[in-house]
Amino acid sequence: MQSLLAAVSKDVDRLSAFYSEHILPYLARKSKATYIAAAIASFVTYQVYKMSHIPRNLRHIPAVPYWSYMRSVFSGTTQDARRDMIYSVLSKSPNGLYLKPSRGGWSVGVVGPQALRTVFLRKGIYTPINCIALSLHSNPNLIPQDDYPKSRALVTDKTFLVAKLIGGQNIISLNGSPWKKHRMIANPAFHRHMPVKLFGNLCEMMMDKFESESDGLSHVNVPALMQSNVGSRFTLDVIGQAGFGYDFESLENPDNEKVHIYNSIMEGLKNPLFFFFPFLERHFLWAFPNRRQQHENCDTLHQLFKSVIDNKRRVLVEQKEHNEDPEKDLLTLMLEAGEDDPSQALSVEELQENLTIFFIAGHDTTSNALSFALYLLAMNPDIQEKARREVLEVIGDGADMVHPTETQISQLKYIYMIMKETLRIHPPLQSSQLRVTEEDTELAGTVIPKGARLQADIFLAQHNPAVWKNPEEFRPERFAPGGENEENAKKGLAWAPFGNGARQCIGMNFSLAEQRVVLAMLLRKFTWSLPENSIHKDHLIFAPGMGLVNAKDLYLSFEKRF
Ligand code: HEM
Repeated sequence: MQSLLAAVSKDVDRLSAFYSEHILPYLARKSKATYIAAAIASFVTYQVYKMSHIPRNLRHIPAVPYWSYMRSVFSGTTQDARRDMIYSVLSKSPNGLYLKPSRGGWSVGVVGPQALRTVFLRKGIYTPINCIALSLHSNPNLIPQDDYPKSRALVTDKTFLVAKLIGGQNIISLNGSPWKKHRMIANPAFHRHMPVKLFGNLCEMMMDKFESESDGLSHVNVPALMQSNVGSRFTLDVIGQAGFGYDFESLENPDNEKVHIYNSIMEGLKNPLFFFFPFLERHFLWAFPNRRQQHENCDTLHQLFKSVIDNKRRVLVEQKEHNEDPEKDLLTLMLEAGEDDPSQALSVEELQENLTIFFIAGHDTTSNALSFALYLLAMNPDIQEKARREVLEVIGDGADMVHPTETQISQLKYIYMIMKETLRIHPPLQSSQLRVTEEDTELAGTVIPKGARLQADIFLAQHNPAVWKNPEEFRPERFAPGGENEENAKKGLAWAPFGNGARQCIGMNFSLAEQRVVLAMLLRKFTWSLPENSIHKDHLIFAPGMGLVNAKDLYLSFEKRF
């Protein structure tokens, strides 16, 4: 993350250097170029002003102070540090709505449980002020639209890195019936037996690598197992093999070019400069060589996915020739869509975009979740021991390597509670994708004008002291039957690490099964703790950046049980 901070400050330095080297001299010379430089300067100033300025129709919603918020972002502090600032604003907002600076403007942060449920569920409990919305919904000939569809502004304009990477024709970006088509095609791959054998095999391989790459494990401090290193390589190989029938070989080969390319793009996406001021990327990309390189890396990654698709087509033809009929993985389902009904076929562009989505959504989220669980178990040895007892009861003890079965992982009830509590305290995605209102609406008693952007604040909702008792305390029992979580469900939506409603994470069960296998295998083989000198002694410290959160330099000390 140091490199991200360095990149941001390099970009800011570059901008100010550019201003003083090119713009100021021109201003002094009063030539034709003077006017161009002045125009650029005014344009940049105007854009920043526009972004800091709260639109008139949103001013009734309490807002975080723009400059303090931005100072906090650019000084490298994390969401944790901004939490107090936001909760102080939320104290003036009984329904848990507030305004925050967001990509290229302001958006409404949704924290309150009632409002959160409304935003995620297709038909909310709010009343559309404009009755056109109601009449549309009651007309059976019209396809029901999401009340809060995803904002497409950022995924369709490919001058932005995020749009270039993700695109607008895929399961995560589309709305309405085009989205439904993609979801229906992918659904069967996630609603059947989970590939626990594959999880077990790769987890064993990961543990071997973990040992060999860290010179043995006894009392050795090693980088957080799951994060950005071996764990991320493990989850990447899982999604490659389970989803696409393709081996990225990232466990085998850590210096894999694909992994480097991917990491460089992810670093680019976390850069707050381009996140908050997208006009820089649209109009001044030429001034940021690092960013241009990330755009080029995106093209390389897409080429890789095209070759994965071509390879799969070849394999499918061969299988047909040999009358083989193996279980269809996600990519096979996407390639075969439309065989009976051509209107359901996916274009090459759609295929490649979906592959990118599953590649991104399918691995770092899970490896970070596992990393956070390992940290919380290191901090709470009694809970770790209780979890281990459950594993040993279900799978048995011994020095041999055992891969849990699907039935066994379904019996790991306490581990399941630990995972849910981990995802409450440290949701890998701190907020949802942006939504946009298509009509004037009322959300939990607040008027939201047409065109406003909203974002479910998953992290804040799951730490809301008005909803959760001692929210910073790690207590898996909250998720026991009849526990606090069930009580909270009566208030609305209080736990949503995977979102909710029709757009809920399609990979939720896949990820939860994967996490259960890994935790069970690790608990059986190791005990672990936080090293004496850890920076995370009081609480987990996050690396700065937008979107997907990573713990900063997290090391854990593992010891073999046998
Ligand atoms: C701990 C792991 C994971 C977390 C915390 C997570 C979180 C989320 C969240 C919060 C959303 C909803 C976003 C929104 O509504 O704005 C989402 C959607 C999605 N996730 Fe996950 N995810 C995880 C794992 C996975 C995996 C393993 C896959 C695929 C293999 C996946 C694929 C997707 C897809 C395709 C969507 C979009 C679904 C749609 O719009 O229909 N995710 N995820």
